[in-house]
Amino acid sequence: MEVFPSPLESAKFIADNSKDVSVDEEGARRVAESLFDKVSAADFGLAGWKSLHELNPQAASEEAVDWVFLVDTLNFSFWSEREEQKYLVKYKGKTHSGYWSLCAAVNRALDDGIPITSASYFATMTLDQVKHVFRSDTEVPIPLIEERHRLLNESGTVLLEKFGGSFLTCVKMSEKSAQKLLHLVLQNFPSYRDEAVFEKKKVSFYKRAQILVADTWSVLEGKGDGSFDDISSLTIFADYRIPQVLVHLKAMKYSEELMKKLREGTVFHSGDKEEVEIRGCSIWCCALICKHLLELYEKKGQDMREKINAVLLDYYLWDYARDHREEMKDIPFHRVRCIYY
Ligand SMILES: Nc1nc2c(c(CN[C@H]3C=C[C@H](O)[C@@H]3O)cn2[C@@H]2O[C@H](COP(=O)(O)O)[C@@H](O)[C@H]2O)c(=O)[nH]1
Repeated sequence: MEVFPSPLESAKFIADNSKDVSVDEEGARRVAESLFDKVSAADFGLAGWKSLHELNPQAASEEAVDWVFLVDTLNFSFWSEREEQKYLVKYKGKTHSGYWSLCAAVNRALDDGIPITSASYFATMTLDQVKHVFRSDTEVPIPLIEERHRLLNESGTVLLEKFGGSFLTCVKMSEKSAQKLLHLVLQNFPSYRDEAVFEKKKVSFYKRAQILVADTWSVLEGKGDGSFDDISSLTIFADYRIPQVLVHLKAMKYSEELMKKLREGTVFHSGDKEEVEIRGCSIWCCALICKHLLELYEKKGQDMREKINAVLLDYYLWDYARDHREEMKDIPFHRVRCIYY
C-alpha cells in the first residue's frame, strides 16, 4: 500500500500553502477560551457518545462494535441539493436527517429482524435489499445508493475473509493502539483510503478511518480492547460540517472568491484544490484549538491530556453544528458527492 503523510502532517502542509482558506490563530485561541469551562463537563467526555445520542448503541458488546463498523462504512454524503427536499427516516416516532437518518435506518432494519450489521449478511446483500433497508420517508432517496451497495459487499467480504466476520477481531489485533487500528483499516478496507495530491505532494485525511477508530473507542467506553493509549494521535474528522462551524466561530476564513463559489452551491470534486484546502485547514485549525486549550489548563496547573483531544473536540463541534443550524445558515458547506465523508 502506498505510504501517505499522516493527516496531521498533511494538514500542516496544506495550511502553510493554502490560498483560499486561512486558519485564524487568534480566532482559534478565542474558540479555545470559549470552550474552557465546557471541556470539564461530563458530556464533553467519552460518555457523551452514548448519553447524548439515543441512536448510538448503549452496549459495549461485539454486536455494538459491528454496528459501529457498518455505520462508519456508510458514513458519508448525506447533504441534499435543496434543503427542503432531503432524505429522511422516521424511527420510533422521530424523523431523522443527515447522518442520523443512516443510524435510524440501521436500527429500523435490526428491529425488523434484518441482520444488517452482520458481515455474513451485508457481504452478499443485493441492491434491492440495500434500497429496502435504507428506504426514505420522503421522495428523496439516500444519496450514492449504488456506491453504498458496493461498499457493503466489499467490506463485508474482507471482514469475513480476514477477520472472521467480526470487526472486534480487527480491534483486538491492534493491541490497544489507535494508530495500529487505523493502519489495519487502511490496509484492508480500500474505501477508507481518503487521500489526495496538493501542490504535487501526497496528502491524507482518513476521515472515515479515523472516525471508525474514534467511534470504536467510544462504544467500548475507552476500556478493555478499546483502551487506546494513543487516542490523542487522531485528528478531527474532515467532513462538511466541521469547516462550516469553524468559519462560523471565526477560527477559519474563506477568500471572497471561494465564498462566492460556495454560496452558488458549486459542486466540487474529491481532490479539488478548494476542497483539499478546506479539509486540511480544518484539521490544522482544530489541532491549534486543542493546543491552546491544553495550554490554558496547564497555566492553571492542570494536565487535561486525558480529557482534551481532537476526537472529543470534534464530537463537540459536530454536535454544536447540528444544534446551531439556524445561526449557521449563512455559512455555506462545501459540496462534494463522494464516499469519503
Ligand atoms: N467530523 C465529524 N463528522 C461527522 C460526525 C458524524 C456522526 N458522529 C456522531 C456520532 C457520535 C458522535 O457523538 C457524533 O455525534 C457524522 N459526520 C459527518 O457529518 C456529515 C453529516 O452531517 P449532517 O448532514 O449534518 O448529518 C457527513 O460528512 C458525516 O460523515 C462526527 O462526529 N464528526
